[in-house]
Amino acid sequence: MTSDPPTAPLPPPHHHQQKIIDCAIAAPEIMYRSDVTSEESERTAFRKAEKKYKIYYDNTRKKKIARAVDLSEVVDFKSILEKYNCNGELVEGVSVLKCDFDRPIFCLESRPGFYFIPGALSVDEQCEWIRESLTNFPQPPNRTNHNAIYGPVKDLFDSAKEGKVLVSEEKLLEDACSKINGSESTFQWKFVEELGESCKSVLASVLLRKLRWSTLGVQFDWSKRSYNVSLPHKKIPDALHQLAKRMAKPAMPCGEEFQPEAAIVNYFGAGDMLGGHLDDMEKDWSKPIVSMSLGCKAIFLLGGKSREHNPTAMFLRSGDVVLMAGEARECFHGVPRIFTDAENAEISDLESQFTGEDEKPYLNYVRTSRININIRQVF
Ligand SMILES: O=C(O)CCC(=O)C(=O)O
Ligand SMILES: [Fe+2]
Repeated sequence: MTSDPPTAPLPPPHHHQQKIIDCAIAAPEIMYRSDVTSEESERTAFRKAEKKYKIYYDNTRKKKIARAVDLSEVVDFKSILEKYNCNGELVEGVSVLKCDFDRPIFCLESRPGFYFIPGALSVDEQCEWIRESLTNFPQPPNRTNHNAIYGPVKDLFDSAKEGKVLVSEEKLLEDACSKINGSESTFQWKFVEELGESCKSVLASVLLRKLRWSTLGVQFDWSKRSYNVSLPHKKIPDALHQLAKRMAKPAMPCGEEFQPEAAIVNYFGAGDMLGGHLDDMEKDWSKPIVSMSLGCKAIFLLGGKSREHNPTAMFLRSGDVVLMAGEARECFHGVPRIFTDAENAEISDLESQFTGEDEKPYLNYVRTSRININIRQVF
């Protein structure tokens, strides 16, 4: 990462997510802490594109309405695929990768190492990864943005479903250290059915809405600015491991195998964005980052090796997979916008899967959210 880790006052010590309020009319957003002054950053082509696509609200007396944005320059790989399947035609600057993958993979001629696989995941697979992202992936020892404040938080999704509350209990620490220094108080957080006398509490449903990231496999440690193998962790789940290997294949150097060692799960709510950044903490950039989109449609910006390059904007829909390897790994990228309105979110396939009473919490979540799972080989 080229930027500093996010710092206080907000919880997530993740490599790239920090909520900031940009200006009065802008929605809260997730941004990289910029390594240039705000005046300078306004001037870069990347920042300009972010401003063009991010959500602004016009406030009417009754509700906030997202201001219209010109989407005519956003590359749409879904329609490119439809045309290609129909008559083999491609638009200028886009080519198809010749390989034995079971569906077309598109490349941008100006960005070697970037691959786009529209609709790579079936609706069933998408549902499965959404369920996993909400239930199992945020479970300890995997860390989330909530760790910094609450310590490990167990069963967040179920607790939200059951209307539970996270409360703190003040505990007196009586270890050797505190005996020397006088007893020290600390807080321990746990989910309960109802609010008792506890002085501090937060609804599980609020915490679920504020879930920004979870990390799988080898954990990234901001304080050391590197992956930290000594932090407790589980291996990437087998099914995700297999999927990432299969997806990575078309972007792998000849004869080599992708080793999925870490993954970051990003959770976007309405108005959230991911600022332009590079992922440069992994050792071997010839290996791809495998990035899967779930839930509401988004705009992805793929820039060049500096923020001065004008980025290409493209839609990311639920089920799309993007690979970034080689030169494309040196390119700034980000997500300035997710679409949570019924017309633009394009989640009707998901909605028709999450129909049962017990699936309602997933349906509610997905209607206003996007999840991105990106899988990396670290060493
Ligand atoms: O959300 C996305 O599609 C991109 C995520 C990303 O670039 C990252 O986590 O490094
Ligand atoms: Fe990234």
